[in-house]
Amino acid sequence: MADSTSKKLDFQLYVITGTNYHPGRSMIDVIEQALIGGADIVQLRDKTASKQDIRENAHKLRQLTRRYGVPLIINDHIDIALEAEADGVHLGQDDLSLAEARRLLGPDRIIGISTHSIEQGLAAQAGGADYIGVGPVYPTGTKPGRAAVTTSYVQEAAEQIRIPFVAIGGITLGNVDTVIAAGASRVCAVSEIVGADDPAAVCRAFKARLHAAAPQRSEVQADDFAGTGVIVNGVAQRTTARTVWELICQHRLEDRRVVVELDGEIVVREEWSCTPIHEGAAVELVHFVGGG
Ligand SMILES: Cc1ncc(COP(=O)(O)OP(=O)(O)O)c(N)n1
Ligand SMILES: Cc1nc(C(=O)O)sc1CCOP(=O)(O)O
Ligand SMILES: [Mg+2]
Repeated sequence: MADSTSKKLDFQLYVITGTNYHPGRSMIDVIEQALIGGADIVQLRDKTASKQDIRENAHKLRQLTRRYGVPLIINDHIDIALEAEADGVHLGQDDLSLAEARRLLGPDRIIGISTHSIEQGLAAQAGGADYIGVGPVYPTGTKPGRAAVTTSYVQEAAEQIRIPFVAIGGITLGNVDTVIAAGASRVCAVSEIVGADDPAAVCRAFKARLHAAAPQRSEVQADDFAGTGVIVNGVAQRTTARTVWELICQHRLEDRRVVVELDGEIVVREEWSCTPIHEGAAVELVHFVGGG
């Protein structure tokens, strides 16, 4: 079955596969780098591969995303999503209808819908979408020929949409602050992440920007989740952080030199994003002030 907690849709950074952007590197390695950097949700999107190859990649990504406790969404193919036990599907305006997709997938799986105007966004929300894509915010080579909706639609979505919405299309580290300023608290990227030499570093940078804009999101998240009881540097507290990396972000230490000890064991930086925070965890966050 799909992972039971996935419907919480507690994400800030959404990464989509794009194998044409990383010739010579395996899709699984690149996406694992994105997960190490803090990507919160992964979509398998492949518009050119055979259905059999997409199916095989879906199974591989299912194993990988499970290891990181991150939801997996399949673009376009409901049958593959069901077979690979993905958490949901993403559908566009010209794909299968939302109503039919819901009938096939049932109430528990995630359905995301692409929207390109506030009318489409409100319709998807009324139709029972779990999240919507808002884009393309900027022109993008990943979806050539599609007119940009600009940050005006991001602003409208922030004002009127009550389900999670994710800004997508041409989003880079160079413009993400503008997208966030327009009202996005979730962003999605393909080329900027999977085409990077260091996808983990790019994801970390995206997460730092998203967190800086909305730190309260990580501190007070789902209404039904009071947080995990932990002891940080000797102080008992509750945290919504699911991983060491999220805890570091909540303590605003993402740009600092930090050594992390969890239950007496050092956690190396490469493992921060995939090391879960458990109830009763004793965490020491030692950061170095100044040079030398
Ligand atoms: C998160 C997200 N938003 C939008 C899309 C685009 O979906 P669609 O319009 O169906 O186009 P294709 O991706 O199928 O080319 C998406 N995949 N994900
Ligand atoms: C797949 C997709 N859908 C979009 C939409 O607006 O519906 S924009 C897009 C491509 C996003 O890729 P990049 O981050 O490389 O621009
Ligand atoms: Mg589609």
